[in-house]
Amino acid sequence: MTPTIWLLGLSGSGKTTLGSLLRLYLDGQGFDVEFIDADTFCRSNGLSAATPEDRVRNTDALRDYALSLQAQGKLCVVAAATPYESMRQSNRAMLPMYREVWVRCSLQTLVQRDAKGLYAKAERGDLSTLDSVFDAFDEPRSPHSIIDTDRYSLVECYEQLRDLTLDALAQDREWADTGRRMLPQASGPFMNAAIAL
Ligand SMILES: Nc1ncnc2c1ncn2[C@@H]1O[C@H](COP(=O)(O)OS(=O)(=O)O)[C@@H](OP(=O)(O)O)[C@H]1O
Ligand SMILES: Nc1ncnc2c1ncn2[C@@H]1O[C@H](COP(=O)(O)OP(=O)(O)O)[C@@H](O)[C@H]1O
Repeated sequence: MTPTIWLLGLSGSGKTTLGSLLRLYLDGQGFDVEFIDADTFCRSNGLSAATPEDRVRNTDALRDYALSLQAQGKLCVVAAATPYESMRQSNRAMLPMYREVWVRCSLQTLVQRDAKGLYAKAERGDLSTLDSVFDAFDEPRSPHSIIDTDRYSLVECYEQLRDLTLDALAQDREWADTGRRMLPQASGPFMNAAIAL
């Protein structure tokens, strides 16, 4: 079973940038990797993200999609705000080898960066939904990792993400090896009983 690397955080924190770089790296290493960006996923499936209910539905759909790709043996990298802790709990319960990465950035830096102009729009009163400005963003309670994009350079953040992904892949391999070692030998009473079934 391959891991799913789930990048969550506020708009503009760096999920898409870091997720795209990770995808490029994994692709170059020969992994069968799929990058799912919530923004693109919602647009191409005609999903709006106007209400909290919409966002729960969108995250459910993203998780289902990641699960279906994982079942095909793909390594999924997901970038989605995932603002509520309940969404993350569902991820933990339903996605095998789920690795939650909080792409953390202060609101002050987000307002300075404002690559999409969303924070300026909110300030002008031209936008009425924005996590941590108008809408709730629950502080992640138990992420596997945190990447502080307002503290480290883009290259450093990318390296942190790459390394934690390689750790997750190593754990996956360890699990596979241990699992194989623990499999019954193709003889003996256990195997005979299994064959008889
Ligand atoms: N309330 C609120 N706060 C912040 N951003 C918002 C919001 N509603 C919609 N958007 C925009 O929709 C993009 C996808 O949102 P999400 O990543 O949260 O996905 S989801 O629709 O909730 O599943 C999201 O993409 P990113 O900017 O990449 O985070 C935003 O551009
Ligand atoms: N350390 C960093 N890590 C990631 N992105 C950074 C960093 N420093 C600056 N940025 C910039 O912040 C912006 C993040 O945008 P984006 O990746 O679209 O965020 P999100 O997908 O979370 O909305 C990009 O313009 C990126 O170049």
